[in-house]
Amino acid sequence: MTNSSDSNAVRIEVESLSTSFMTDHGRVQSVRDVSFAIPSGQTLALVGESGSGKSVTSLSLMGLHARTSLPEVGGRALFLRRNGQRVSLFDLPEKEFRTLRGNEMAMIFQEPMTSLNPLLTVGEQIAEATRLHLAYGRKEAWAHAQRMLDLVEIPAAARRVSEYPHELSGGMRQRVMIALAMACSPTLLIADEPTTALDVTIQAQILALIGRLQKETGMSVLFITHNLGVVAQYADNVAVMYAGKIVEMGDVRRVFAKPAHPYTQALLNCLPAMAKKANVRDGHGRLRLAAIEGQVSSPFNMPPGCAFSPRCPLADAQCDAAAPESTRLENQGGYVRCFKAQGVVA
Ligand SMILES: Nc1ncnc2c1ncn2[C@@H]1O[C@H](COP(=O)(O)OP(=O)(O)OP(=O)(O)O)[C@@H](O)[C@H]1O
Repeated sequence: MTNSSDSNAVRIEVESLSTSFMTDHGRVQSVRDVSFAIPSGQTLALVGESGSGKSVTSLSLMGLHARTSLPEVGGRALFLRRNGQRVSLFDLPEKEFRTLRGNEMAMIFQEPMTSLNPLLTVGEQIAEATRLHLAYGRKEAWAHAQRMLDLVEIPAAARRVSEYPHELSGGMRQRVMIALAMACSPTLLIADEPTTALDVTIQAQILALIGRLQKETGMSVLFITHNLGVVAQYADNVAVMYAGKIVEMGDVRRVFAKPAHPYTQALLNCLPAMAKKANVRDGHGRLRLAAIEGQVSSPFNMPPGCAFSPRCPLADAQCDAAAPESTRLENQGGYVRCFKAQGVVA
């Protein structure tokens, strides 16, 4: 049994996660063979274009898929509990999974209004969570709610605790959702595009807040974003998803300095800083941001080989014929799924 206070302990280890749903056109495989691990106190960023399977991955780990689309989740997710016990999430009885959720594992979403209850004050919502999970009494729970609002730097917390979500700005609502998620001191926080709906200054404040809370508590973070720009600053490792699979994973600095997969290279070329470095300009002398040509294949019409091959500048007959396995990168850590990548271990 591993001790959860061990700072090198792996908080969550995901092996070959696959998730499919039933749709009007038949069963669709949204996530395939996804594997990663997040050590205690570290952040893994999951990046990729819209529809690549980032949210499905996180909702699968939280056991939060709507039953209506008959989700089927395969593979394994081993979670290290606070008490040092390692549990297999998908094998847990629903009642035990529910105890973990909101307590040791918490999630924040892009749009707080979809997860906050408009009929309860923010204080009541946070207090309810701690009464349920930590068995706090009424008074203790209310005091804790106020403390949590202070912790997420909401000004005039003593007054705000009695306000309803609609009385707060978007940035303040996102802080409330973080307070709610942090109320039971989770050891794993899943943040699914937590700042996308906010303006740039507020985005930076919210990301800094999550970073501060992570330092103070030692929690692990799975940070989902389509914006590679914020990843460099906030994540230790990055996993790049394309069409339901992780196509490249590794240390953030290595991935930014030496992206091995042509898709990662294309994503990085879309960043303004990268465009500056490449110094490609249009006819008016303005920097030209690269855009990745073509579209992601429909999950109903996946090419037989590598899913990226129809858009890949390096693709040849081998890439069209077979899907590459995830292969370890030599001397630099990390993994890539590409026949053409440099430096893979044979
Ligand atoms: N409940 C569902 N039923 C059927 N298909 C689904 C369901 N949820 C997700 N999908 C499909 O799974 C694929 C992956 O979706 P997902 O939401 O994980 O993408 P994403 O990378 O998070 O995109 P975004 O950045 O837009 O949130 C998409 O093709 C989506 O339409």
